[in-house]
Amino acid sequence: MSQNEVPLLEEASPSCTVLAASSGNGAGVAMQGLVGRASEFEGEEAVEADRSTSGQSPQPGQGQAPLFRFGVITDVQHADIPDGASYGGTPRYYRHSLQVLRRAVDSWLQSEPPPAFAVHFGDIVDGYCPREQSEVAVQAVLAQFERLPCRTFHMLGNHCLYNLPRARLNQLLDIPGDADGCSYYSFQPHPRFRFIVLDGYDVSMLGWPPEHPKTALATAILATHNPNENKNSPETLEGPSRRFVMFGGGISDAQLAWLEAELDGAQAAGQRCIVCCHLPLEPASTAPACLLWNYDRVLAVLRAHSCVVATLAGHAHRGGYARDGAGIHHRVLEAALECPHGSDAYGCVDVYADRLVLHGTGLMADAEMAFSTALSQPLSSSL
Ligand SMILES: Nc1ccn([C@@H]2O[C@H](COP(=O)(O)OP(=O)(O)OC[C@H](O)CO)[C@@H](O)[C@H]2O)c(=O)n1
Repeated sequence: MSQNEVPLLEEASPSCTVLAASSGNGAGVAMQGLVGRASEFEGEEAVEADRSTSGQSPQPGQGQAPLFRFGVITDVQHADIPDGASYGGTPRYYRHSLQVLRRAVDSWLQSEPPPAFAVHFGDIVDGYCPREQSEVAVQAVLAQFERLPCRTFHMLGNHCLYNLPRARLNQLLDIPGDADGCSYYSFQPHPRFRFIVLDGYDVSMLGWPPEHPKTALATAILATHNPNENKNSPETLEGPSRRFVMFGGGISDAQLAWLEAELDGAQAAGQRCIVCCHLPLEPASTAPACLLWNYDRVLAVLRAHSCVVATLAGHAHRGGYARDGAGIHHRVLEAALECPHGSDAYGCVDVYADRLVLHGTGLMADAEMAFSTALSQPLSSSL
């Protein structure tokens, strides 16, 4: 077993491994198409937004045990500080979010079947957490996940990067990043399913040293697309162009090539893929300011692979859902941080051969996301 392969499940998934990405050292970093070509991002593709999801007729999976179950929660964004609010005035409950997680773990511990793993979709700590208390805040969150007998998979969010260095985050969150500090990887919890975790802040003004080529590239992208003095502000930007804010980020050409190779591998192995990213990927599923900078390029790659069944994201705090023209489900999950005292937002996803069923608790809405069991040709690779 290589250092990038970590066993996850002994019985249920003999082939379960965690595979880290391997990319370059950051020199000559590339991200095609985002500097100096603003106009190409203005055309939004038509997508089918369907909150009722697609499973209307009696389904083969119903009444059967799932192949496996996993727990989901996002944007715990914990800090040991009094309640506050977002920039736009939405209340945020920095201490209570830890209680939401505690109740999530309690419920997963009682769940039958038990979750094979849990996923936190990023922003483990809030940017208002005093820097010197950041590790304590992260450890408090991790202590809850450590009550589970299974592994938790993490990804980086903007608030993680406000508080702690990339390398330290990768260490604390057990993210198998590459030598450059990138944080994308995949894992296979079942022989028929591959999870691909993207690093949405691969190209970003957050988390890289000022002299890093990725900082330079991100600075150029924002200079090209966001005329505001405060680069965190999407003011004056319209539609999907609102995504060009400093609290967003994008995926380098190297990560995109890795994603393509992962999907090729999954397709060849007859596996279904679920793509996870802190930043949402589908415009119809979220507020435009929350989108990944180069979501369009990522979607083109996903839609060219019929093995992709769903994307799951956090960051927007409000839940969202859309099914695109290629049949991929896109679910943005509700944040633990914005649950008023005593309320919850977490869930568990049952995975069947032909569907994902999200059982939400509290503010996290249920979802049923059906897909064909046949690995067909993609509907289109250029939607
Ligand atoms: N118009 C804005 C919006 C935000 N900011 C500043 O940007 C930083 C990040 O914002 P924040 O809302 O905390 O980011 P989250 O990841 O928690 O949430 C993402 C979506 O906004 C959820 O809807 C922060 O410093 C804000 O003050 C800004 O300057 N101008």
